[in-house]
Amino acid sequence: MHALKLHTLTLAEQLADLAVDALIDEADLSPKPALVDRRGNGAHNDLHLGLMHASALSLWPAFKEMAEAAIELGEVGLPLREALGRIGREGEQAMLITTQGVNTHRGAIWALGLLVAATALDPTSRNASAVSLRAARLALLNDRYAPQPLSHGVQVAQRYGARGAREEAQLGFPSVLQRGLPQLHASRAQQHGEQNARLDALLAIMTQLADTCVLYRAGTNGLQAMQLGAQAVLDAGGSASLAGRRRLNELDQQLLALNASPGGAADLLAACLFIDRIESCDGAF
Ligand SMILES: CC(C)(COP(=O)(O)OP(=O)(O)OC[C@H]1O[C@@H](n2cnc3c(N)ncnc32)[C@H](O[C@H]2O[C@H](COP(=O)(O)OP(=O)(O)OP(=O)(O)O)[C@@H](O)[C@H]2O)[C@@H]1O)[C@@H](O)C(=O)NCCC(=O)NCCS
Ligand SMILES: Nc1ncnc2[nH]cnc12
Repeated sequence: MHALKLHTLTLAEQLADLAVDALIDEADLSPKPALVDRRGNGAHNDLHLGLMHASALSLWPAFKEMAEAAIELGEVGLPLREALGRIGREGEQAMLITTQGVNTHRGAIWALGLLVAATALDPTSRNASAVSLRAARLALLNDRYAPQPLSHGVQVAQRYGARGAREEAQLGFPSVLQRGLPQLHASRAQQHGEQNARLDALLAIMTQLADTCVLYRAGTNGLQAMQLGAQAVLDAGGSASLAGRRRLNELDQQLLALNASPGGAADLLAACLFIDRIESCDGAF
């Protein structure tokens, strides 16, 4: 008889699995306002759900390598920050090859990459605030090899003073810790169902976020529509209520009319789902 050979996943492989799962769960969640989901392409003409899935899967090796770098280097410091920058840029290239040049997950590589590395640094200390504090300390370090492209985020920073993804990470992901996660837990506690709880978490993130994707495409009017509209859904009872669903549909229509896609909020929902999983596992991930 042949012995069955089981491959036990390494910590780095488990963390890469969780990061990719979080991206796939975010993409599949429906109905998200103006974002790609199971219903369609939202405000995007170059994206679709299959591409979001393929993009998420293409990032698995990068997340695994980021976790391995954290395990090997063992502490928050410039060597790890610069290793993450290099691996992140390679991950972006893999993503762009998979999507034929469409930016699907740039912000997610940044947020989840930092969180994966922060978890790998000390998997015994995995509550949301400890992990995001380590991620913030990494984000505060200056990667000497980072190119300085005139990204949409940089253009929005020049135009409106919003600092976007970089600042969100440097502050320890306040949109996730103070908005998304508490709402996810509250909606679950009210038995709203997992999909509605996740939608509510996304909306809670949208109520406060300076999403540079929305600002770039639709300016401050778009950002205000996103923030107020998301708050209106939650005030009406959230995604599980009939009144909340009506408001959610209105928000979807309004953002589509403005061509405003909250891609930054979507990435932060993935970060929120990742932290939620990390926190809720007591043994191996
Ligand atoms: C530090 C970086 C995050 C670079 O930041 P920067 O702001 O300079 O660059 P952007 O290219 O604008 O990317 C930032 C992406 O972050 C998401 N985001 C936006 N606002 C926020 C926010 N307030 N908080 C957190 N995250 C936010 C967002 O990603 C999503 O949107 C993407 C689509 O955006 P865009 O390309 O603008 O797309 P479209 O509008 O559709 O384009 P058009 O069709 O109109 O042409 C999508 O990918 C989502 O992911 C922002 O895009 C960091 O990326 C960096 O320095 N990277 C270098 C490598 C590195 O160091 N990596 C570290 C690994 S840990
Ligand atoms: N579901 C989604 N739709 C559009 N852009 C995104 N960026 C990250 N997730 C996204």
